[in-house]
Amino acid sequence: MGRESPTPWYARACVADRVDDLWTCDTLDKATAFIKSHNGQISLRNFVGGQYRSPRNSSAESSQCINSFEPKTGRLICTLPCTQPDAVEDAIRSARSAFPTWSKTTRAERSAILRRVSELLQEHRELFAIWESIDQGKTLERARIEVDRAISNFSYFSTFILHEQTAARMVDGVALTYEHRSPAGVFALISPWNMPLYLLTWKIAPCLAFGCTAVAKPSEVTSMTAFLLGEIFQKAGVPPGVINIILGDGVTTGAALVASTLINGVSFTGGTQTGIAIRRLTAHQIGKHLSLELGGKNPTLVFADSMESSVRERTIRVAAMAAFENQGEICLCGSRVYVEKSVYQDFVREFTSYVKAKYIMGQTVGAVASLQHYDKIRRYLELAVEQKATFHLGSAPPALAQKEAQGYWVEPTILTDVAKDSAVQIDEIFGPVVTITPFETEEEAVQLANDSEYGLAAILLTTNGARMRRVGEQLEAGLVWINCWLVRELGTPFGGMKNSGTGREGGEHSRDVFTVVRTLHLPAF
Ligand SMILES: NC(=O)C1=CN([C@@H]2O[C@H](COP(=O)(O)OP(=O)(O)OC[C@H]3O[C@@H](n4cnc5c(N)ncnc54)[C@H](O)[C@@H]3O)[C@@H](O)[C@H]2O)C=CC1
Ligand SMILES: O=C(O)/C=C/C=C(\O)C(=O)O
Repeated sequence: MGRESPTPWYARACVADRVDDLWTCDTLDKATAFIKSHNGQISLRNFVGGQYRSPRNSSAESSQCINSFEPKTGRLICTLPCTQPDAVEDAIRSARSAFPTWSKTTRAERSAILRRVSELLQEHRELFAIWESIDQGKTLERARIEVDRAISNFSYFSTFILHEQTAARMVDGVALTYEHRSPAGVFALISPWNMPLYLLTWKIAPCLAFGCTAVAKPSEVTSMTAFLLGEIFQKAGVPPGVINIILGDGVTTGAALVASTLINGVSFTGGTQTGIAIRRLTAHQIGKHLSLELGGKNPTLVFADSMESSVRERTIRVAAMAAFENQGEICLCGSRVYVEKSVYQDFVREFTSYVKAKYIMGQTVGAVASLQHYDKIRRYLELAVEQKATFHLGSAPPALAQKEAQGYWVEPTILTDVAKDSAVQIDEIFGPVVTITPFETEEEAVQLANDSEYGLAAILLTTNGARMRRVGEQLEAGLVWINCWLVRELGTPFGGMKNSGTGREGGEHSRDVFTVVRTLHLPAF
C-alpha cells in the first residue's frame, strides 16, 4: 500500500474477532487454513462513519447474528450482524452528514479518490478474488474476472465525470436554457449474492462519482468482500460517512434502509419479488429515485445458419457460456434455448457433449451460493423428473441438511421435452439448468422468446445480417447479444424491460439515477 511502516496497515488491533487476519490470506491455501482454524469464529462488522463498528444495539444483535457458509464445503465461515432499524438509521445519518461536503467537492477531487480505490483494489486483486470465491462458491478464475470488473467500475466512473459537459440551447431566440445537475442525495445501494463485489461496486462507484453519499447493503449470503472493501475506502481517503456499508438481511436491514424517508434513492439488483417489495415500501415517496435491476429467464435463439461449419463451434460455445457461466447464477444467463428444427437434434447432441467436456464441477463450475438456493434448484429439477422431462446431462440432486452438507453442488443440467407451461420453463431458476426447445419459423422464435414475464436479455445466434436486426429489434429485452454474450461497455444502457426492472444504469444513465436535473431559462435579451 505504499507505506513504510514495519507493521502492515491491516495488522492493527481488533484481533479479538480476528477480522483483520482476513487480510493476511493472500493465497487460497492460507485462506482455507484460516477458515478451518477459526471454525466460524469470525465476526464481520459494519463500516459506518469511516470506521468498522458493531451496530450500537449489540446486545440485541448478538442473538440475531447471521451465519455465512462456504458453498464449496458447507462449512461455517463467519457471522455477521443483522443490523436493526435504529442502527440502519445511524448509518443513514452518517451518510447525510457527509453529503453537504462531498456533494460540493470538485469532480477532480472525487475522481482522484475513486482512482485510488481502483488502484488499491488492483493491489489486492488476488485477495479479493480468493475471498469472493470462498464466500460465493464461484471458481477462483471467475472471481478474478469479477474483481477486475470491480476495478473497472471505479476507474470508469472516476474518468467519466471529468468529461461531462452541459450544453446551453437557445429557444426560439427568446430564452437561453441549460440543464443544471446536482447530486440527488443519499442512496441505498442493495446488491445480491451472485456477483457480490462486481455488482455492489457497479452501484457505489457511480453513486460517489456523481457526488452522492450512500449506505450500501450486500446480500447476507455473501458479505465478505463488501466488508473488506471498507478498509480500501479508508485507505483511499474517502471521507468518513461518504460510503457506509451495513450488513444484514433483507426483511429487517434492507427494508428499513429503503423505506427510510432520509434516503433519496435506491439502486437495487436482485430478484423480481424483492423489487416488487421495494416498490411497495417506497410507493408513497414519489420523488425517490428507483433503479431496479431484477430477474430474467432469458432466451437464446439458435438459427440453422449458425450451425454452419465455419461458425458452429462459436454457436455452441456462446450458448454454453450463456447458460452455465457462474453456475447459471447471472441474471443475464440464457436459460431457455430455442433451436431451429432442422438443426435441433445436432445442436442438442453437440451442445451436450461440449458442456460435458468443458463445464466440470469443482473445476470450471463452482458450487451454488447457499443451501437455500440449492434447495430451490433441486425442487425445480424434481419437478422436471415428475413431469418426465428428458435429462441429457445432470439429475435432481439429493436433499441435504446443513449439518451434513459437504457443499452445495449442482451438476450442469440440460433438459428437453419440458412443457411450455411448466414452472421449469417459466420461472427464473438461477442455477446451472437449461431447457432446449425446437422452433420452426422466425416468427415462432420471436414469439417464444417474448413469451415471458421477464425482459432482461436475449442471445441471438445467426449469420444472417438482415435477421440480426429484424429479430433483434423485436425481442422484448433490454440487452440483446448477437453471436456473443456478456460483452460489456460500461457506458451503454444496462437494465431490463417488463418484470426485469425499471431504469437503466451505465455511463450517463447512471448519472440520471444519481443526479437531479433542473432546467434554467434565461432571457436572451
Ligand atoms: N441479479 C439477479 O437478477 C438476482 C436474482 N435473484 C433471484 O431472486 C431469487 C431469490 O433470491 P434472494 O436471495 O431472495 O434475492 P433477493 O432479491 O432477496 O436479494 C437481493 C438483495 O436484496 C435484499 N433484500 C431482500 N429483501 C429486501 C427488502 N424487502 N428490502 C430491501 N432489501 C431486501 C437482500 O438482503 C439482498 O441484499 C433467486 O433465486 C433468483 O431467482 C437473486 C439474486 C440476484
Ligand atoms: O453488469 C454486468 O455486466 C452484469 C450484471 C449482472 C447482473 O446484474 C446480475 O446477474 O444480477
